[in-house]
Amino acid sequence: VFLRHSSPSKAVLPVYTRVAGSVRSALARWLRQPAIVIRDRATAHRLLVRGSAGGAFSDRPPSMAPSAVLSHRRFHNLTSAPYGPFWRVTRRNLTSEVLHPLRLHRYAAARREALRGLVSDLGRHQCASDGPDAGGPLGLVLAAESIRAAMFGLLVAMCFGDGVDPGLVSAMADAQHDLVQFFPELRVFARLPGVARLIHWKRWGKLVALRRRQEEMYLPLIHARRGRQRQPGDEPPAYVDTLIDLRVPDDNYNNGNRRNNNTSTQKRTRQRKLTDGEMVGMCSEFLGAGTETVAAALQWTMANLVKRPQIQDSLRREIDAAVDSNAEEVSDEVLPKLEYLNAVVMEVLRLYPTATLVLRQVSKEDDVVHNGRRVPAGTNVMFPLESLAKDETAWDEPGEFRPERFLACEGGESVSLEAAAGCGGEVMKMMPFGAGRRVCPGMGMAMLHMGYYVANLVREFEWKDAEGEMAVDLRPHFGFFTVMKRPLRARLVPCQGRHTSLV
Ligand code: HEM
Repeated sequence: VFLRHSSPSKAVLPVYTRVAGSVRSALARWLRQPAIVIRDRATAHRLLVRGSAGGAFSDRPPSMAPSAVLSHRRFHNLTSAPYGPFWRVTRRNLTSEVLHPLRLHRYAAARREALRGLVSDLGRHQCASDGPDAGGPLGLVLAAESIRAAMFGLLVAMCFGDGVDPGLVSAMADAQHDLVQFFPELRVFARLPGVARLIHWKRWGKLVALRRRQEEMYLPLIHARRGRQRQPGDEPPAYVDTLIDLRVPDDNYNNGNRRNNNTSTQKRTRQRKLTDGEMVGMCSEFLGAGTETVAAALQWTMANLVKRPQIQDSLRREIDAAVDSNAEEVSDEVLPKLEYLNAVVMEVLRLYPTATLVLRQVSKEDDVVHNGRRVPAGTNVMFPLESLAKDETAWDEPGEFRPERFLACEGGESVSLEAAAGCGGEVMKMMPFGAGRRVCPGMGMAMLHMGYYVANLVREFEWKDAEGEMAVDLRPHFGFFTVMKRPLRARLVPCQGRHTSLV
């Protein structure tokens, strides 16, 4: 900054330019991290799940996630935590409690409540746009906002329990959305965070204010849960309850003891409770990861069904054949029988992966070999999910939307997402939820939520396209998440004989 803004005399200008140039390029070299990009799924499978890295390829580059930045790299959530004891304990807590596939049925009432809200919201907007003063095209509804609000409300119930005030839920949704929109600007804090805080002090101030807003909303809810008497057979545990009970390794104490080389205490690791900062970071992660991704994937699904009415009709026929016409909803138990629904969801996840990139950083312990050469520690490795999904060695006509490719009865293949998690020894054909030890722990819940809401939304309404400028546009916007460039709008026509006991 000094070199650029001072005004040296003409005599020293050439020397100044050379010095400034070499300082700049030395800085750039130091700041630039070596990086490689992997675009084929066989290499991705080998590096992330088995092969040369032995599945231990488990660290991400220094995170720019708000929790990591704000905690001065003390990592207040699991996405940004380095592979190690804290990550292991917090991840096990999430996967063995709230997200465990066999425990997800406990939140069926919350899912149904969110569905009721969503259907009545869509119905209300559809009626309003049909009204005499509406002025807009007939029945055209901005579905994107209703879907996002419903998903957020559901995740709040799973995180903090029932009964959070609806006004507070909507303020929390706004705050979360503002934070996610702000993610790309946090890139500057990934390296040299101390210096970056001084240079980008306005951004830093905004980030601190956003987190303070979250703390003001989350902490009273957390404290209320802490003070509550829990009874066996109560409502299902909220995520916060599991965090309140959790004990994590106390690294400050344990590392200190190890340094003192005290053999009697070496084996003893002290445990501690989570701090308020960590609790807020983890709740924010749960709400953000569980809402933005699923809401985006639901929009991609409904948008493709709008553009492909035959696929939508086939799906509705499959659902109507499996569900009694008087049933209030397509329930969780019916979903595994709906093969075509599963094929549609899989095709959306393949062709429109909502996470843009999977990132890893080679750590010292990893012995990574790529194309016969060792990859040095510190190298960033990127797996762009969109290119992996279009790998021609895995799929015929990979750019086409064809759910039938997942139907065994149509000569399609049974593709398991579990291969990416390292189970079953199968070939990994797609990895929309990432792969290896850091694979998304919310995969089971995301698949359940997608199946449940797509099935019910197709059963309640016919989803039709608008004309002209308002027509559904399938172009993506690549940001932190890959979302629809223009949020989903569609004409909704209530299905014959429904409308419904849900509303
Ligand atoms: C369609 C929905 C979803 C998609 C496409 C998705 C995708 C991903 C991807 C690609 C990763 C990175 C994995 C890797 O690095 O290998 C990830 C990580 C993560 N996801 Fe998801 N996700 C979804 C839903 C959810 C849900 C519902 C939750 C929980 C409420 C969740 C929580 C997380 C967490 C905590 C991580 C970090 C895991 C770790 O670092 O160990 N996700 N997700």
